[in-house]
Parts: sequence; structure tokens; C-alpha cells
Amino acid sequence: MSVTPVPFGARLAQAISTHGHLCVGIDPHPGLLQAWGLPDDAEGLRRFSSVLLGAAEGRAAAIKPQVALYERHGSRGLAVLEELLEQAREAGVLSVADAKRGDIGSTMAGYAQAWLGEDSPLRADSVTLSPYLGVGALMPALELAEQTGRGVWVLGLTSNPEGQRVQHAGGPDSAAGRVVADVAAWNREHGDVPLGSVGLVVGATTGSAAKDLGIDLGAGRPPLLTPGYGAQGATAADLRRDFAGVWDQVLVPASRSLAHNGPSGVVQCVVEAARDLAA
Ligand SMILES: O=C(O)c1cc(=O)[nH]c(=O)n1[C@@H]1O[C@H](COP(=O)(O)O)[C@@H](O)[C@H]1O
Repeated sequence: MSVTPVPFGARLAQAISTHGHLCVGIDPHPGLLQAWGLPDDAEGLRRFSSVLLGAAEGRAAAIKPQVALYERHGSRGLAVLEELLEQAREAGVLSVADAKRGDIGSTMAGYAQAWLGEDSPLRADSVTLSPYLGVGALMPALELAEQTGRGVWVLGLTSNPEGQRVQHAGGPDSAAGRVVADVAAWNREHGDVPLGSVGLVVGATTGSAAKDLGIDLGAGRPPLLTPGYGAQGATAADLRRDFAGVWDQVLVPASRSLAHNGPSGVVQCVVEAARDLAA
């Protein structure tokens, strides 16, 4: 007998209400590995990942490993990522695989199976997706996520300044606004209580952009992943101001700012960031 999985949105809402809004980003940049005294190889990745996951347990709502920084080590790096995702599952820590995948529908199914399939070695609780080929092209991932109780995060307004030229195009009928509207429609139809399972990436550095473009981030209650806090300059006060009214939807990732004081400083950085975001 098959059991209906608990939707990702419900699991995430529970994690945020228990642990707060922080998501521990795990970005094993070569420079950080070096600063930590670790080799730039699979063993270095393994030790870096283990310290960040350990610090996240019981202190943060989720982890977000950056896939490219594992992928650059080929199959050995991906094997470390598989181990990390498995350890997170065992520890009960939600995972966001930051893979930023997106393809035409027929081959999107392959990416969906890789990150969201029940039997995939790389399965995560959720994965980041790029909607440049159209939100409709992402359907295989949205559908598989729903079947397996997993989630996705669709890039909406990204944290980097270069994104604006494409995402703001169209003004009141902006490209980003269309992505947000498609996500809202999916969540309304497939469940948006307490949160939808299809989230949006909206950078913490984007200021009033959503408001200026007439975008309603509350529509369909998408979880909102807000990179840009910490190393990219956004503060907790910026987040509170720009996400007022939708704060319960927000998951705040931070990567470099949690790792910059070396392995012995990670727990303190995580505790301080979690407290900063709870204030
Ligand atoms: O999807 C993401 O996570 C993401 C989207 C975005 O708009 N901006 C952004 O910085 N990110 C990711 O968020 C993380 C930010 O890292 P820090 O700036 O070190 O906190 C990196 O892994 C980025 O790839």
C-alpha cells in the first residue's frame, strides 16, 4: 500500500517554525578549503561538508549544498554530495540541492529523476530550477516533486545585479512577474497551506524590485529562498523590510559568511545568524 507523502511545503513550514529562517549554505569554494587547511579534493569536500552539516543540525531549518562546487571534482565530488544528502536525511535536516537545472520538458524529466526521484542516489528534499525555458518546461520536476513529497525553487528575482536585464524586462508585465504568476497558479491548484511546495528564489539584495514590478510574493504562498544575506551585503533589517507581510514564507541561505572564520568558528556564526534572523 503506498503512503501519501507529506508535502514539502508542510515539512518546510514545520522546520522554519522549529528552527527559524536560517538555511546553512554549503559552498566548498577552493579558496575556503585552502583557508580551512583542507585539500581541494574529495576528502576536503567531505570534511568541509561534515562541519557545516553538524553546525546546521538543530540550529537551522535546512542546508543548501552548491552542486557546482562538488561537480568540479567529477564523480568523486558527486559521491561526497550523495553522502552529505544521505547524512542530512538521517539527521532529519531538510536539503536544498542548489543545482539550478532547467531544460525542455522531455529531458527535464531526467534532471527531475536525478534530484527528486525516490530511488535516486542524489535525491534531495528540494532542488533549485531555472525557468529560462519556461515554467511549463519544468513540469516533470514539479509533478515528480509532488508525487515524492519533495519541492523545487524556481529562480524569480536573483540576487546578482546582472539578472535585472532579463528578469525586469517588460516592466509591469515583467519576465519575473510571469514566473511568479505561474508558480502561484501551481501552488493554488496543488496546495498552498501552510506553504506551497513550489518555491521562488528572490534575492535578499533585490530591495523593492518585487513591489516596483507589481509582483505579489504572497500569491499561492510560495516558500521564498532569499540568497544575498551576509557575504553579498544584505542584512536581517533589509530582509524584514523587503519581505514584510510574507516573512513566514522566507528561508534565508548564507554560505561564505558562515564559513569565513574557519571550521572552529562555524557553530558560532550559525548561532549568531540564526539569532539575527529571529530578532
Ligand atoms: O539559487 C541560489 O541559491 C542562488 C540564487 C541567487 O539568486 N543568488 C545566489 O547567490 N544563489 C546561491 O546562494 C549562495 C550564496 O552564497 P553566499 O553569498 O556565500 O551566501 C550561492 O550558493 C549562490 O549560488
